[in-house]
Amino acid sequence: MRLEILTPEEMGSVDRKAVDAGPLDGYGLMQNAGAVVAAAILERFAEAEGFLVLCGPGNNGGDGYVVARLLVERGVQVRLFAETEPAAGSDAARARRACPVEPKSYSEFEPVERWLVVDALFGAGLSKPVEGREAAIIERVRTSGLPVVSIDLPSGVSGLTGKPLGAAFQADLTVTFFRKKPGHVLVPGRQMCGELLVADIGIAETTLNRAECKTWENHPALWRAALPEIGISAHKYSRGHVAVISGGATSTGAARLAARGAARAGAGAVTVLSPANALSVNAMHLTSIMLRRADTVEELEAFLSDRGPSGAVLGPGAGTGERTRSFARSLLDRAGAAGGLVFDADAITAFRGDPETLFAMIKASAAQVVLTPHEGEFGRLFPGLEDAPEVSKVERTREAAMRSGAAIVLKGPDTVVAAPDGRAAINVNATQHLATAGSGDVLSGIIAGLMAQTMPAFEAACAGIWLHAEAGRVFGRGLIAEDLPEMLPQVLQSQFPEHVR
Ligand SMILES: NC(=O)C1=CN([C@@H]2O[C@H](COP(=O)(O)OP(=O)(O)OC[C@H]3O[C@@H](n4cnc5c(N)ncnc54)[C@H](OP(=O)(O)O)[C@@H]3O)[C@@H](O)[C@H]2O)[C@H](O)CC1
Ligand SMILES: [K+]
Repeated sequence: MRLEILTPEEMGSVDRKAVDAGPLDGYGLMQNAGAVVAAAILERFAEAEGFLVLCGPGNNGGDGYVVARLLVERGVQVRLFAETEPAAGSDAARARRACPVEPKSYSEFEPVERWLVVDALFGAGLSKPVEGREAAIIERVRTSGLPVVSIDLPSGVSGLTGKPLGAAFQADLTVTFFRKKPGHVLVPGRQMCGELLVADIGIAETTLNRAECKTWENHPALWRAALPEIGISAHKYSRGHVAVISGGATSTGAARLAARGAARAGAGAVTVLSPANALSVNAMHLTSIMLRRADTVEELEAFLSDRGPSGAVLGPGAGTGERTRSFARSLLDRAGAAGGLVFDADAITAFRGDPETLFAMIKASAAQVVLTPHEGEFGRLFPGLEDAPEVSKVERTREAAMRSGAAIVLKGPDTVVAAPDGRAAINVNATQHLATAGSGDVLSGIIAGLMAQTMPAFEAACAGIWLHAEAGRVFGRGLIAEDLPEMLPQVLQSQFPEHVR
């Protein structure tokens, strides 16, 4: 599977390496790019009665001239609109000369019913907000309702961030080349692409140095090999033991959701550590999951010494006060070399005034740590890395992982997972039904459940995100958080049959 995601800059360097290696030069790649786009258009939009091709000044426009020529050669009607001549001597200028259709200016653009728009204004080279005449034409196309096929990217969408820079097309189909770019998978770019086709244009696979790739689309192929195997001689503790810290009497549900997630993710034993005032409410709702009192650090540490859990979840419903901070310190201090810790929700917010202390403890700890913030929590822990129009979610998450020493799961419709060593994965199987109370608590339990079975932090986070999203996707409408753990057996058994021996 081709899961690598290349920034526009990385793609440019692959492009140059491909041209250096030959046999295709830049013009040859452009011919192939135009050919795959024209073929995709003719296959998917056979009923279109004509084509309005919009060409920008760079090589994206160059691809557009090739598409226009190939469509004319197929005997269909084509009108072409361009405002700026490509730079003299460029591949785009050569493609422009080879195109038999004389361009009209943008001001002459008129939508035609049952025709299709080919968007070749800007691709990887988008360098500033789309305004003025290009923005006007994008608006005219939008109001016309005509279908749009975008070459490489919907013009106006940044290939790096997936965010629109000024006006941008909403495409029905986007054809990109060789590999996806972050802008195709991060939102809102992902939705603005419409259907996405990744086409081969003759760049050899060997052009890509896979060892240098640090960003992938999250998919089981990325972590399947690291999924825990259950041997026939397994016993409950050898399958991993997860401790989940519960909040007080009126906020215990979150811990139980996390506990259930950990158990369904395969941990052989799960213990909820509860304040004394919440023991009876927890006891009433737990059956296979164990329960133990822990109001104080001493009680927590006694449990850690007695039972040596291999994973823990701190944060869901835990409160943002000193108990949570001191439990975090203790877990980081006492966790054995194989310990996997997930700090979520309140365990993140509890350190908002002093994130550097948390990061220093994480870096000094033998534990593997995963932090699972949503955007609000992320902002509290990583000042200066908040969302901004020209910044990529991948780079923000990567920077946060390096700063903190933990694997970071920055949640959202395009959850990004990053490791301190620079690896990052963008998740794409989420569903809107996951936006429900308690969903994040289950996720933290699933990740801890996988880490407790010795799955490394980055892989466990990627697997946890994917399984959680898949459970939500399969369940669909009407989902509440309690349903997520209960969907995991079906997802695991259908996707990973070899792991249920
Ligand atoms: N292997 C491949 O992926 C191949 C890709 N091809 C195609 O090439 C483009 C990238 O081409 P490039 O020339 O680098 O860039 P663009 O065509 O996207 O745009 C650059 C020109 O557009 C101007 N620009 C950028 N943003 C704006 C804006 N908002 N308003 C007005 N003008 C804008 C930019 O101007 P500068 O001032 O920044 O210089 C340039 O003039 C890639 O996307 C593919 O479609 C190859 O054809 C085949 C191989
Ligand atoms: K485009």
